[in-house]
Amino acid sequence: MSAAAGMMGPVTAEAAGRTPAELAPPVLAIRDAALGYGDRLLWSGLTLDVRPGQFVAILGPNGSGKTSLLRAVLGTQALTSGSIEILGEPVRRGHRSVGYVPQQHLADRGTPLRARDFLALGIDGTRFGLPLPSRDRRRRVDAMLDTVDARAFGRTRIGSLSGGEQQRLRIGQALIGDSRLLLCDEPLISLDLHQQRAVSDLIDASRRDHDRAVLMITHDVNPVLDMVDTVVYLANGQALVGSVDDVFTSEVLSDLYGTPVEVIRARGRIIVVGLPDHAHEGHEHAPHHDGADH
Ligand SMILES: Nc1ncnc2c1ncn2[C@@H]1O[C@H](COP(=O)(O)OP(=O)(O)OP(=O)(O)O)[C@@H](O)[C@H]1O
Repeated sequence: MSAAAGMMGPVTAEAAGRTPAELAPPVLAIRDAALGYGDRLLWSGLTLDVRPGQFVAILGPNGSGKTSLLRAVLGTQALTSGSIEILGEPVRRGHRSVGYVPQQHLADRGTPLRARDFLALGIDGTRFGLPLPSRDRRRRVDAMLDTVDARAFGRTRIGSLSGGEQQRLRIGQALIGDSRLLLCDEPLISLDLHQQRAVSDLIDASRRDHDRAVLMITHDVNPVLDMVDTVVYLANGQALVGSVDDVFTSEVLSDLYGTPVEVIRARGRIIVVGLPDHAHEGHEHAPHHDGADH
């Protein structure tokens, strides 16, 4: 199979022998999409269906257009060509069925918002119409504080919380609404291993228990290997779509990068060796012979 030949196309639920729930119409349908800025094309040829409960990992080197893809799905960035539909409607900004966990950045230390008020913004903060009655609202916030293990700091100002604590709240804010599609931009970055596990388990539970579809940009596929249905790999102007086994082969990645790349599987992990210098971001990679990581 050739990466240059384009792509493995949308992985259909039927082909993967999925359950009836997963045979539902796609939450997200991307058709022959391309995205660039001015004369610079970041990627093209992206066609993807994402159904309820499916988990899609977006990978690729720095600057390959991963965040731009999420922005296109959020409706804040226009495609150069192609189309995106969410629940059968053309994408638009502020869709209430879309939850978003932005790239991690620490809240200002002086931010006066308390953790529980930050979570509550996910319920009605950006919505029109009547807010939920305050008792229901309080109940939902309490339940989400428990889910993200944040009850102990519910009344603390978010600016004085650690990066990991803030990240759990960000995910709680995205999960507390009724979203059908969750977009996460590197939610595991700068978290310790224990927190990485906790955050990925939370996201996994939300798709299993609530049939949410998840699109996650991740720096390394390994922490989410057991959740991923589909990989979108952006590199060299191309958009490769397939299962982990389809995409992570020496042949496919060598073809994509136009240079020999070796994919090694060791102790259940995927290690990519020989990536071009500019493309190291996005993978666990083997150490140099001098022992240093490249
Ligand atoms: N609004 C914009 N106008 C022009 N160029 C942009 C704009 N937004 C992003 N870019 C450029 O497009 C390229 C892709 O950016 P993007 O943030 O989508 O990449 P990425 O794959 O998410 O990168 P990283 O892994 O570093 O987060 C970058 O070179 C970036 O500078």
